[in-house]
Amino acid sequence: MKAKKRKYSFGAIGKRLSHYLKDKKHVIFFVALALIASTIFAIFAPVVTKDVTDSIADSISKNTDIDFSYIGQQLIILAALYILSAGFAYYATMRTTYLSQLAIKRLRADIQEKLNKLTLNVLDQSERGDLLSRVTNDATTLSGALESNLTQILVQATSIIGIIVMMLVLNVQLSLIFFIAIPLSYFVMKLITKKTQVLFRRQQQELGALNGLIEEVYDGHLIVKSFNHEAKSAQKFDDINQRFFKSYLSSRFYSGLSAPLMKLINNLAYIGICVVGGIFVITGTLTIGGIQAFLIYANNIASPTALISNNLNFIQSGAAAAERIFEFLDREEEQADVGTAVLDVANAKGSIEFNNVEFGYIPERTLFHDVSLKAEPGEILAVVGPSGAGKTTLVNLLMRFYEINHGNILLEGLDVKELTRHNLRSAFGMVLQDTWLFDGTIEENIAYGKSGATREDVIAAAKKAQCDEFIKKLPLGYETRIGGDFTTLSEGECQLLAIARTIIADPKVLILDEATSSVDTRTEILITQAMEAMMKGRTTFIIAHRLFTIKNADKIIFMMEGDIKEVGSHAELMKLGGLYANLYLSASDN
Ligand SMILES: Nc1ncnc2c1ncn2[C@@H]1O[C@H](COP(=O)(O)OP(=O)(O)OP(=O)(O)O)[C@@H](O)[C@H]1O
Repeated sequence: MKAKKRKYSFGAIGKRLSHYLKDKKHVIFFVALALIASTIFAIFAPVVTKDVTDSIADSISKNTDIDFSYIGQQLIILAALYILSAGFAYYATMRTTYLSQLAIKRLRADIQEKLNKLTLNVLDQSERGDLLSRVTNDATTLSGALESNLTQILVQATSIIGIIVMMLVLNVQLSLIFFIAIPLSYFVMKLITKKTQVLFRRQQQELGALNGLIEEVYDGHLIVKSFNHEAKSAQKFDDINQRFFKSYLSSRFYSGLSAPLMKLINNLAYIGICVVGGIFVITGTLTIGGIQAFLIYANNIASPTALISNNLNFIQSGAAAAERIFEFLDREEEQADVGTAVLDVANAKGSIEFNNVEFGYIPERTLFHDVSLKAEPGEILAVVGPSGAGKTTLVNLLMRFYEINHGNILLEGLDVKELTRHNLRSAFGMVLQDTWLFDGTIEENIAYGKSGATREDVIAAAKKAQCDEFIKKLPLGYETRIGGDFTTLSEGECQLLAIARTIIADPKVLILDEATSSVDTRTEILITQAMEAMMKGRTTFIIAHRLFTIKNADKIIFMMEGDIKEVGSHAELMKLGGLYANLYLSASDN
């Protein structure tokens, strides 16, 4: 996998992140003050030790008594300076942690909101694992980078500035020797950063791919096993795992170079100072305390520089993560609801019209050219046709999961575009082939269809959906946990629960995707009865597979290549002797 070049600079990432802390400028201001205060207190400490050393050296050279009371006083000042510096540094660290976690919390909220706003087209075209990796891993990486590493960098950067100022005050010539090291360090760091930026990005990409594969194999573990593809999946996993391992190691190889190189450059500068400083002391241009203080500064500057270069690696992986999150946040969103019409869902009858609808999932390929269709309230419409004919698309458009290009779709005489999606979708109930049940009790799963549903509502819906009987036989009855890791129900039972969940919602229009998988005869009878109870008095679109359902529908809509080819009752279409009649006859023969 080739890593793309960065789209966002550090500055752009910082700017976008700072947007999340717009209302916390005062906290940022106090953090900056605390950092400066902590640095000032810390960098004055060597000045105090300088005075102590000079005082002792003076006494020795003049053969006078050492002034212990002065030294004691200075040592108390020294302790106070260190305590104050540590106190302010602690405050700054705590507040930076607060700020970075707040920014991440807000960013996560944006990510969550974005997930609900993404167009289905974007979701269809995204790899789920990669998407989830952006939401989870990348957010965590960024959070770690911001919290510990950014704080460290801020603390260390301010102390570097402070130390440089103090060095200049102490001795300009010695400072110049030391400062030669700075552009050198900068150059080395820049070289390493350039290399590692790309590597860190690749590392996050490989992690996303790894998660994608784990998710894919976990979701489809039955299929993987049934096709004996375990070995192939394991091989694919090994390949990606190996690539992740390699990209991790190579990013760490380069990033690991930076700290020792910085230290080496610093040590060389340190030697230079010792030599030249020694000459200055001998010639009397610098006191012993002065050179001691200077060496403390030179030593002190080495550790923040190494820390910064170390932390920069984490900041870089944080930047790569931030970039992936921003890419996600910039993806296409559903058009905002602009319509002002309101559907009175409670009193709606369920009439539907498609008028000259044109639609394509991708601009280059129109699927529906000119689809028109009318459903009267309470009618059952069986949508049939070969695979890929556009049956699912028809119901997707009805619920406005995708936007049409031309024409209109009316529900109760109102253009679905003029309604809010929430208002529109509250008129619909869906039972799909893949029954989705969440991790919770049976009662919670049925009650999901109606907010504020009582136990009585749940039992009434379960009775209509023919599932009360089997639920009562379970040791924990309605309290039985299902979904997630607890799924112990049969496929047929899950379908019955999904029907109960739709019945409780009492929708005006039903969309049923008839299951193709076979269940035992008794369950099939139960499902048929439950479906019939559910369809009573509601306009129903069934993507039908069973001849029994199709024959009993009020209207059959025969679709092919994105167009409605025939519409009519079973008897009418048989009489017509067209495409439907052919399909029916060949299916009956089989
Ligand atoms: N999200 C999508 N993005 C792009 N093309 C799509 C998308 N969903 C479906 N299609 C294409 O649109 C066409 C119609 O698909 P649709 O799912 O509506 O058919 P269908 O009649 O329901 O088929 P099946 O009986 O196999 O479920 C197919 O060619 C399909 O490949």
